[in-house]
Amino acid sequence: MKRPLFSNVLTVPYTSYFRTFFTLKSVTRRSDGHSWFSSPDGVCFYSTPAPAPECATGYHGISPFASFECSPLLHESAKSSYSAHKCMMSGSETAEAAHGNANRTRSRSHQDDTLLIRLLPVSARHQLCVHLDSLDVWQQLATAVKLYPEQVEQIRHQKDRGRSPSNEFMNIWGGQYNHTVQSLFALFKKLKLHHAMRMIKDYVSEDLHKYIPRSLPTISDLRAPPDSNSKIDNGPPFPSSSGVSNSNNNRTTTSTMSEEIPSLESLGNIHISTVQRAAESLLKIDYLELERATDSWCPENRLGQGGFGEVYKGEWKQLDVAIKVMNYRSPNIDKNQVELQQSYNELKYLNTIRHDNILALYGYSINGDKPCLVYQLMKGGSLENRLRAHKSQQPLPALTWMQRFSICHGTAKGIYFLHTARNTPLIHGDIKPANILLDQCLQPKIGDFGLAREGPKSINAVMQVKKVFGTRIYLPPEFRNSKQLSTGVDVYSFGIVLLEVFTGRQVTDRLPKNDHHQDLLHYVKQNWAQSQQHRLELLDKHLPMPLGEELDMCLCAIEMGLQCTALETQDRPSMNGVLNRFKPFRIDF
Ligand SMILES: Nc1ncnc2c1ncn2[C@@H]1O[C@H](COP(=O)(O)OP(=O)(O)OP(=O)(O)O)[C@@H](O)[C@H]1O
Repeated sequence: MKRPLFSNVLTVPYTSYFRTFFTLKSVTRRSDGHSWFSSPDGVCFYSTPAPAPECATGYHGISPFASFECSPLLHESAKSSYSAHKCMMSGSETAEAAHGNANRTRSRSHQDDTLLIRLLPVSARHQLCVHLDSLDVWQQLATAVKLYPEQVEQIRHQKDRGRSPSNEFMNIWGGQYNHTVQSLFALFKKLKLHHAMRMIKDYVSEDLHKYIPRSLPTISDLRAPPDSNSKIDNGPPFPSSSGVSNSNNNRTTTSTMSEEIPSLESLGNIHISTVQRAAESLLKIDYLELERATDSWCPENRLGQGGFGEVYKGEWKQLDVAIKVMNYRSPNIDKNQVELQQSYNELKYLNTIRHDNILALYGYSINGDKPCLVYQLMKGGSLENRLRAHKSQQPLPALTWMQRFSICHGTAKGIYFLHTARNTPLIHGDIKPANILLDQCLQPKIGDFGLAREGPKSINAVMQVKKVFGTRIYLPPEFRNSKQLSTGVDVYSFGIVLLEVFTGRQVTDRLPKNDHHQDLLHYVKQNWAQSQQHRLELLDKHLPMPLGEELDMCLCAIEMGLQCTALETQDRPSMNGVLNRFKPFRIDF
């Protein structure tokens, strides 16, 4: 048989290769008798003049680089599809072994091998797109198959219009070029999109299922492909879990603003490898140890329920810990993704920032039923719960004025650290009493870094973001309405916390029209402006009226609350300003 004309040619048994993996799409016979054809997957094959492909049983040259009979797109996608295929075949399965499997595979799932992407059931395609969109990997997909720039633009345009970029990618790659679900599967494998592989596994040959990793995705599974040097898009964080679900939150007024879930790789201007490094330096804990620590997740050890999972207390290595169990296997894909993204944010930031007033993250576990994050146990619960504890069925004494001041002071120090510790300020984005946790000595620690993100380069600068995130009632107007992000967002939220803590009232946005009495900000402003007597009226009635220096301290806290919640960002103090104002007061309890 005449050998192919190209040096870079792989030869495999024609029958095994095609029957197992591909159905021929087109054949182009050249005048010299050589044939070129491509699989629907875009792999280009080269055939010598005889025998004809239809009846060939011998060896044929297969050249992923033999492209000039195909469009450049097909050529390029051929390269990636071919290398993905080669990668699948490597090691465990040679071409000859594949040959042995050919008939079995063909008879069992021939249908699966050839299903075109455009024929995927609507619901499966929809779910897949939701998943891929949440990862924001359309550019990686487009790059991997080398779409034309105008096609990339077309996808971007659809995205800008609020449409699914992944769907548009599939319209182009799957629609115009007739690619199969199997080639999509190979593409996902190449990009290490293992969950996406799982989502379409029912539409590819069972023999390919072995390429899906059995375990839950690991940190490295979710990272960008090694050859990707794409910088992370500086998109917004995803919505606060507290806004997605308030299952254990007795506040009826909390709501979050968000428009869509951004990319796994878009949580701040940090390359995904940074996240991976953060996770790698963190302790990886065996799931069985956590099971033991919590008496097999005994209900008595359950501390509460957050938006994306339950929190248990446990004793692990003689250490009191709180374990957040992620509902990774929830059928809701969106929620899974948000949850994973939140975990990554926590890994990324909590693992790199050490401060007395920032919650300590000890480690994580991903080798069990569900991913877990392991934190320092905060025996005093959240400030949110503590502020209401005197009203609960098993009441605790109300927090004293000094305790309240000390908690706010510690929280201010934590926020100040976030804003100033690194070259670029870190904005927490969800400062509220539910995210301020207290240890047994009532020392506060800021938790829930799910929405944290890097802000503008300097502490005073403002940056325009695409989407708003956080808990609406704690967000300042310039962020809510004009998407202007700055450290002033945290300052404003902290101001609301101060007002809540010292008035004992909850901020609310569910007010009857024209009823300003319950609007915390309005109520405080009005009273503050009237007289000293009205100012005293503002203080929480559950406690005896403070006297002397303690009274000054309480009034100072309310005054700072009002300054921090100034409508204009530039009128708000920095966290340093807040701390300086608090300095004269001795914390002593
Ligand atoms: N490190 C911890 N120590 C003690 N209790 C904790 C700890 N972390 C969380 N909790 C408690 O577990 C419960 C759930 O916490 P989680 O952070 O999951 O949710 P949340 O912040 O209340 O809500 P969301 O996640 O929706 O913002 C809360 O009641 C919280 O007080």
